[in-house]
Amino acid sequence: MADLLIKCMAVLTMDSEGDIINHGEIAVRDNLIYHVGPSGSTPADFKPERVLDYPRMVAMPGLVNCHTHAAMTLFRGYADDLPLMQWLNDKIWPLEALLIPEDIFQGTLLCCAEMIRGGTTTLADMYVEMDQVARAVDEAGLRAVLCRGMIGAGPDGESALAESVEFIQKWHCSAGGRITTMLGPHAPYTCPPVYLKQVIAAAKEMGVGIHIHLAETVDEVKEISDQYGKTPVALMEEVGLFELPVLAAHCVHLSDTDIDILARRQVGIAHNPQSNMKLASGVAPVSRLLHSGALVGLGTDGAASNNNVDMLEEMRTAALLQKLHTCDTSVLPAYQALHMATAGGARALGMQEQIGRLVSGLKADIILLDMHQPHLYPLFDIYAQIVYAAASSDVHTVLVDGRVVMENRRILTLDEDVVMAEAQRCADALVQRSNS
Ligand SMILES: N[C@@H](CCSC[C@H]1O[C@@H](n2cnc3c(=O)[nH]cnc32)[C@H](O)[C@@H]1O)C(=O)O
Ligand SMILES: [Zn+2]
Repeated sequence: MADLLIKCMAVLTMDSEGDIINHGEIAVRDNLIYHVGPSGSTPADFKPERVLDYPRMVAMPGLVNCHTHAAMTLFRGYADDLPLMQWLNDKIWPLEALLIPEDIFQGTLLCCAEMIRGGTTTLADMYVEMDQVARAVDEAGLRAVLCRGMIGAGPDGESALAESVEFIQKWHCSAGGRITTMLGPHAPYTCPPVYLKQVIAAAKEMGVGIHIHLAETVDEVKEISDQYGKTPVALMEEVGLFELPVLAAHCVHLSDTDIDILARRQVGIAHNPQSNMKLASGVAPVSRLLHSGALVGLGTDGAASNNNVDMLEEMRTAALLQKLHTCDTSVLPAYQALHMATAGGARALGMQEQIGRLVSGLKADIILLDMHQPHLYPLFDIYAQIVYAAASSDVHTVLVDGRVVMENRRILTLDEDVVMAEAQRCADALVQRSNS
């Protein structure tokens, strides 16, 4: 890949709060960040083949979406305003049973297009037909941590695990390293301890982590407590799940002991405020988790419970919701919210040495935000401006793994018109199948 130099108004490295480089530049060599510093500081032997000279833009790390079901963009607006178990049992799962591989591929491509437009460069996805998801992610040029979601209770548990193992063998560290994999037991209420123990053994053998939904609703906590006499988090601790790197989505309903366990075990937590609000699941104790030293990243969850995958919006929601919920304006200030969507998310995925910050040696996953717009003037505090005022449509240019995947709001890896038309076609045919 060509050596590239990005020159901009400011670089937010997200390495620390004070690390804003005004009139900064980033040298990109192959898929890595070669140098970051003030204008003119790049070593003279670096001869870029291209210079992206954008004096009105801010460069920052690509956003990390820690919990998605990408292909669920196909269900956007199909079933709204229902509680979680009713939404899953009556609407989503019956429709998912009719999905064909082509639907998953097209739905994921649609999601990838939306993500690129919104500045997301990495997603942690749990779904089915993961070969299709991986193909789509590869084609879009994004980075992803993928797992096949497994429902362990019932007849399909064994085959789901076998499929997962096959998927990991085929795709782990593929697409030039952009795709890695995990095992994805869906949740404590769909995966009993005996099944989780099998999953844990397989994960240890293959050297991969676990992605799970955890402590999402009051109903889940009640069901698990009635059945096992402990909280979902305590049950996972007892089963041995946290001996592995774990990415736990939601973590809304937690006891003080649960918070201690999650922090001590350095579990990656994917906070999904909009999904939690829309499904009326509750408010995750994010500021308490962060205080305890827990690793919290941000996610959108699927587009059927959000209903978009807009990480800038999610960031703002996260900050506002914590303030409202705790009646404390000081919690989750702008920098911390932005950190959760970048470096913090990378840490939650165990990828802090690869992505999430703009420092030399890390992967060149970089976004440029166009600050020259009425809603972004005047400029006092860049973090506050991005978290509280910016929109995903301000994302101008996106690099993933050193490759420009969007420039001047044109996606270079996908034909968006075709992607949208195919998604509509698949969604229409799917709903037709469900009605016949
Ligand atoms: N149903 C799949 C396995 C799970 S994939 C991930 C699952 O999570 C579901 N899902 C999406 N959002 C949520 C959520 O917020 N909580 C729990 N499950 C969810 C989603 O619909 C999908 O079924 C099978 O056939 O084997
Ligand atoms: Zn989910």
